[in-house]
Amino acid sequence: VPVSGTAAAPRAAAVSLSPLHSVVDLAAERLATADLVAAAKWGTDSPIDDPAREQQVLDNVAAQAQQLGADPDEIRVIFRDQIEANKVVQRGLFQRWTDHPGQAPTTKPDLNVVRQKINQVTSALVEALADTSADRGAFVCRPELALAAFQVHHEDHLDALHTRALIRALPSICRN
Ligand SMILES: O=C(O)C(=O)C[C@]1(C(=O)O)C=C[C@@H](O)C=C1
Repeated sequence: VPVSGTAAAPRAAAVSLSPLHSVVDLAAERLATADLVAAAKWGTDSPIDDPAREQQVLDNVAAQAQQLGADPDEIRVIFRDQIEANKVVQRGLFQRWTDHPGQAPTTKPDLNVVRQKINQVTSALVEALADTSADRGAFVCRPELALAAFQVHHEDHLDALHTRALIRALPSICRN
């Protein structure tokens, strides 16, 4: 006997996103800029490690966190990881281009322009971190973070290098 009234309820169209999806998505977007940074530095005197620029990035995110009512020290720690992850990609690409010069970039982006893009993504990521403060302290933060990383890995078709770097970017996102 058919049961009336059940067919009308639509099924969910898609698997729902992890609450930390925006955070991981922006971390991946920030890592995508590492390809441009590496191309800008390749074959120049500019080293991958730029401690003065790192200090600037960390001071900026701490100031923005304060404005948003987030914990500046916590955001600083998270961005130390974003920067380390960025360097994982840059070092990986330098190694690849050293081993296979044919794969090296043939155009050189302007590092200052690339840094403007990094600033934009960085600022969006601080906002996403401030917005997810409760999620990041939740008991289920780590599984939700893993789910988000899995989703972004697939959506962005991340290669092995960017996946390794994304994993390097995430350990400080959850508070416990
Ligand atoms: O701006 C650069 O030169 C970068 O390489 C990017 C970045 C970052 O992730 O913000 C990473 C490494 C440098 O030491 C400084 C900053």
